[in-house]
Amino acid sequence: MNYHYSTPKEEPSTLANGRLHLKVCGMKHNTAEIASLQPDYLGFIFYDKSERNFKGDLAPVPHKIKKVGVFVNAGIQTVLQRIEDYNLLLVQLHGNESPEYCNELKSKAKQIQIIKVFSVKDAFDFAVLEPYESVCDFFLFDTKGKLPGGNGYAFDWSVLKNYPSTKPYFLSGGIGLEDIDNIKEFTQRPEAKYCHAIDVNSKFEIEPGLKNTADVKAFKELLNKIHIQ
Ligand SMILES: O=C(O)c1ccccc1N[C@@H]1O[C@H](COP(=O)(O)O)[C@@H](O)[C@H]1O
Repeated sequence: MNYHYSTPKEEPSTLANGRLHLKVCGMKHNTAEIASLQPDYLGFIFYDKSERNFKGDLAPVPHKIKKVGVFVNAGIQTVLQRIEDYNLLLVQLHGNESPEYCNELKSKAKQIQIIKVFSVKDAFDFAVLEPYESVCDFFLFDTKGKLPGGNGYAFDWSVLKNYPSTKPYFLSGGIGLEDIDNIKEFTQRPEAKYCHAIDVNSKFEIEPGLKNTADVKAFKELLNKIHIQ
């Protein structure tokens, strides 16, 4: 690596503890059905250019499932309003939000956990993570594509072999049921140590925002069988 990045010394308390968590994102039409499968996180997209943009009333979600709001360069006031409207516990920042933005959000919504998204193509300069170390709780690695998110295809996860941080991260980008063996293989690698959760979205859809319940169920069962070191 040709940059300086001082690895934080503290081990985070949010590591996967032997299993990978599951986040099902882009919920819109069948939230209650997917909630009954008890994923760890359910994600709702608040971005009006997305086909999965969430509006209106939200079906009751058991407290155990953490609700994540996904935003793309939204104003802080808008984010705060959605946190209040939908009792969000985490926000996923999927645009070019700066460390200062994250800091301001943290100071105004102290209980909220922040997931900062980074889009990966063939290579990735991990130095960009450093200013976010102290202002967010998780990183999320998604595939760089035409859209800010929901592009539906994976990046080369071996890029993460240079992961210099101890911050837990979500692995995302076009992950489908057919990737379960790849995930299993990934968990054998040292870079998987800080992988907290697998994030799925468009590969589990019948149409945008309508998830395929049988596929999510099958994926969750297979994911639960993967034990990480
Ligand atoms: O899905 C969307 O429409 C979307 C729009 C704007 C920001 C993020 C969005 N989705 C997020 O993208 C990743 C990867 O999705 P996929 O598996 O490639 O479909 C996921 O975190 C979604 O939350």
